[in-house]
Amino acid sequence: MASLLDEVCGEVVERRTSGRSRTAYLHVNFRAIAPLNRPLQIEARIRRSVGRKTYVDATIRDGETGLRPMLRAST
Ligand SMILES: CCCCCCCC(=O)SCCNC(=O)CCNC(=O)[C@H](O)C(C)(C)COP(=O)(O)OP(=O)(O)OC[C@H]1O[C@@H](n2cnc3c(N)ncnc32)[C@H](O)[C@@H]1OP(=O)(O)O
Repeated sequence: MASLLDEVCGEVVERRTSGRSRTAYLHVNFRAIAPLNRPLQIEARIRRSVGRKTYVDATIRDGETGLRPMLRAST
């Protein structure tokens, strides 16, 4: 799950900024158990950019219910 969040955050930064990027840190809150064999909904958005640093927030929700996030990440 954490790798998934890292990947999606990196993808958003790659698409929205010029040049290559690397994750400096990844903070993950595991707020609820993620279900198996169900679709997941993953969202990531850029919170702010300062110089060459980009801060990203991401969530994973149950893809069927879309209820409150099971995981939240910031990078
Ligand atoms: C399609 C795309 C998918 C992409 C998937 C993405 C998943 C990945 O990124 S996988 C790679 C995982 N990441 C890595 O391997 C990164 C390894 N680390 C590095 O390369 C370096 O440590 C790196 C680039 C993060 C920082 O290096 P460098 O720029 O030389 O550091 P430095 O000059 O000391 O710091 C620059 C700034 O970043 C800050 N900083 C550095 N490391 C961190 C950190 N871990 N946490 C918070 N801030 C940090 C510093 O405080 C400094 O801030 P300021 O400019 O305000 O003083």
